Amino acid sequence: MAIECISSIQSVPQTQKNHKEEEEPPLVFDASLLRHQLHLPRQFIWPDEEKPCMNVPELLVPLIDLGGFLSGDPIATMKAARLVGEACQKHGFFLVVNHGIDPKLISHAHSYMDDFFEIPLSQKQRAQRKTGEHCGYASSFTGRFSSKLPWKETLSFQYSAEEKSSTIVKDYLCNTLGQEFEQFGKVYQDYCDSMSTLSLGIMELLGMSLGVGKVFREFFEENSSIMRLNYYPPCQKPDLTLGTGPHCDPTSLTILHQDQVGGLQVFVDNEWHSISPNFNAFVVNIGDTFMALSNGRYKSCLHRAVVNSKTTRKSLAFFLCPNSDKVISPPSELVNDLTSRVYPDFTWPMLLEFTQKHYRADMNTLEAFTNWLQHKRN
Ligand SMILES: C=C1C[C@]23C[C@H]1CC[C@H]2[C@]1(C)CCC[C@@](C)(C(=O)O)[C@H]1[C@@H]3C(=O)O
Ligand SMILES: O=C(O)CCC(=O)C(=O)O
Ligand SMILES: [Fe+2]
Repeated sequence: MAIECISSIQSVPQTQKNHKEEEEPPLVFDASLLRHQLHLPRQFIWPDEEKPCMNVPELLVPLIDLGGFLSGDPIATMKAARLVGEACQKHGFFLVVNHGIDPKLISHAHSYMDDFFEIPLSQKQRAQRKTGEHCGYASSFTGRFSSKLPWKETLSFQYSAEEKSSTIVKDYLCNTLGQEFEQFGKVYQDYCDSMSTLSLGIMELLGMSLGVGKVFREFFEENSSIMRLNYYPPCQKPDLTLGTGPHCDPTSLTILHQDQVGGLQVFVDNEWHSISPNFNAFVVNIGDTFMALSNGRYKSCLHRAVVNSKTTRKSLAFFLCPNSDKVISPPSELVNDLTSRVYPDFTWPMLLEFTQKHYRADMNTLEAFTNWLQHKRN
């Protein structure tokens, strides 16, 4: 990423940068060039307390076999629900195998990422993310943040499980990138359909683990989710920057497939741990919205992504989100005299707008959002 238009670098608080109020033009970085420059631009250098440590211990995450559950075996289902619940009581991360997703589809989804991220920047910018919106192409979120820029490019798009929106992903990608991306669009449409199905199964297990049956599965039946392709080019100084900064996902559930390079780190027991790549497994974690739905019983987990100097790393992240009209409010079984309401009612579009226009999602997003809501209501 070469800086094509350098502007004076302002250190601004990590809220969203609003160019309308500021004179400077947005920075543009080209991933194919910056990696060859000797020094990193200051915007990419993270504060000492957030710089990555590379040799972290591996987190031994339970591999939860979904085969029995998906074939309707009641004993295997109870075991899977118990393991999911135990993982969520600990740190909110778990791995699922025998998930029923075609490995060829996973391989295609990974290889098609190269077809997009390796085209010239000017072509990628056909899908340029607009200020305040979450869909589209973003390179290091230049123009959005002024410091602590992540060393990554992303392409994000909306998914809907509603029957009437059954080609929303393919249509968006083809209409935005051109008809030559039709196969590209089909692969990610199929991939998102598979992710939605898997998410509902996991939501069923989460509901069982909390003693509320299928209420969460039904809540997300017609989900309106976000698919994100994360592309982390090699970096000449990987110990000075981050691919994705420390955060809890503001969404409900994340199903992530990482390639074989490695770089996902999770903060558990006051220490960063790595989650080793496993092609046959999806990494699953709950997000802030599910933490609110569970009335705080399960916690969303702090995690980040580090980069390396040798090879590009890719990850596919499906962020399960409820339909826009759903109110985030825990089932009555999870609210009682001992555990009164922890978070106020809200809708996902409200929290999404907060992260896109007012606050850079980190480890305190839900608390900041709650304060922001109360401030607005007073
Ligand atoms: C709703 C979302 C906002 C982010 C993408 C999804 C879920 C994760 C969020 C994010 C990855 C958390 C770290 C900061 C962020 C800006 C990023 O590095 O991409 C976040 C995403 C976003 O706001 O675009
Ligand atoms: O790329 C990864 O491994 C993690 C990315 C992530 O946490 C995210 O996109 O929310
Ligand atoms: Fe994340």
